[in-house]
Amino acid sequence: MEDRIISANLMMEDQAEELSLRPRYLSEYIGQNQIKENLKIYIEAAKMRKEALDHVLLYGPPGLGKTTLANIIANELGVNLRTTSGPAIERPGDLAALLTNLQEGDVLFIDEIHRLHRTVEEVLYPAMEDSALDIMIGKGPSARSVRLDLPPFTLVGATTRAGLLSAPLRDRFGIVSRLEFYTMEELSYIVSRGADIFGIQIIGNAADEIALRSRGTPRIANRLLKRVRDYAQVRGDGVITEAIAEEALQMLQVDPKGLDMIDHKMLNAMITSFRGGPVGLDTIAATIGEESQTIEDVYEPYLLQIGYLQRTPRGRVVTAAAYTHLGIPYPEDRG
Ligand SMILES: Nc1ncnc2c1ncn2[C@@H]1O[C@H](COP(=O)(O)OP(=O)(O)OP(=O)(O)O)[C@@H](O)[C@H]1O
Ligand SMILES: [Mg+2]
Repeated sequence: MEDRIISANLMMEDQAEELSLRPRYLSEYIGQNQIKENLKIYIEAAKMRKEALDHVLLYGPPGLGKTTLANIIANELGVNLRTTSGPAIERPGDLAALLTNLQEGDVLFIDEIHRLHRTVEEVLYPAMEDSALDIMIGKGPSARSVRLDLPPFTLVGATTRAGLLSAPLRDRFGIVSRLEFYTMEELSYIVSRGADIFGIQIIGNAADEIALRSRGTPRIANRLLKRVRDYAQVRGDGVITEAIAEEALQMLQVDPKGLDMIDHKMLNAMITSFRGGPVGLDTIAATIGEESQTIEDVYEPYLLQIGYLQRTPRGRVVTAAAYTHLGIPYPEDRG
């Protein structure tokens, strides 16, 4: 899975470019208009009152811009950003150390917040609610709890799996935003912006060709752009034309809907072995030799989004649209 060109997950090769391509202010952040509009108001209000912004939870599939938004929030507020992640905070003391080092109004960004240890999570509750830290002093019968005041701060949590968040944690976020897949137009704009930053020319409908295959995901759009850029340099004169883009994308085995070999394998297996479903997630996973979790988090969201898969109580079903896309006749008895 890791070397899928259309994997939405962050890969080694993305890291350098993520820095240069990553928008730093709301005005550079394309799409997610509702979220942007809300944040703009909340941020401005917090600045006017000279208060910390309310805690923000960002959730949605990988590569849609959660980390980017966390950085933008700190930039727009004009405060420091401290970044950590759920699994990186091993003990309550680690979190206490992070919290006591914050300055007034700072943003603490916890990525993969659904993976926080329970004991660590409990330290967060009073911190989020009352800007306070409860620490235990001593052991046994003489142990007592002491409350320390923290500077007001903003917690930004990000997760691809909001469903795994405990209710008490979720309830402590005042602003909860779900990131959506991007439209074709937005992705095309992101591709053009990326080309600008790389200093390469992209002409005709080439940006649209790349956008079409990006699975609604900026990270994939940027990655495809880089591969097409390489192709344009070696096979052309560096300019990304529509023809160059098409050839390069074909070579990468990404079809015009952004599906790759693994999507094809999965849909084909469901059609040939299970008459298109319904079929359980674990069965699909076993059939194509992938983990259920990976299918659920990485492959499936986009297929559901474009209406190629449907979730039913009895399992996943391949839709007529997917049959059409694959060029397989839809069984007549399925209506
Ligand atoms: N709205 C946007 N406009 C332009 N580029 C964007 C936007 N959102 C994301 N990107 C680009 O996509 C890349 C991936 O975004 P980001 O790392 O924020 O995703 P993420 O949601 O945090 O993913 P993950 O779940 O894997 O942590 C960024 O480096 C940036 O270049
Ligand atoms: Mg991220």
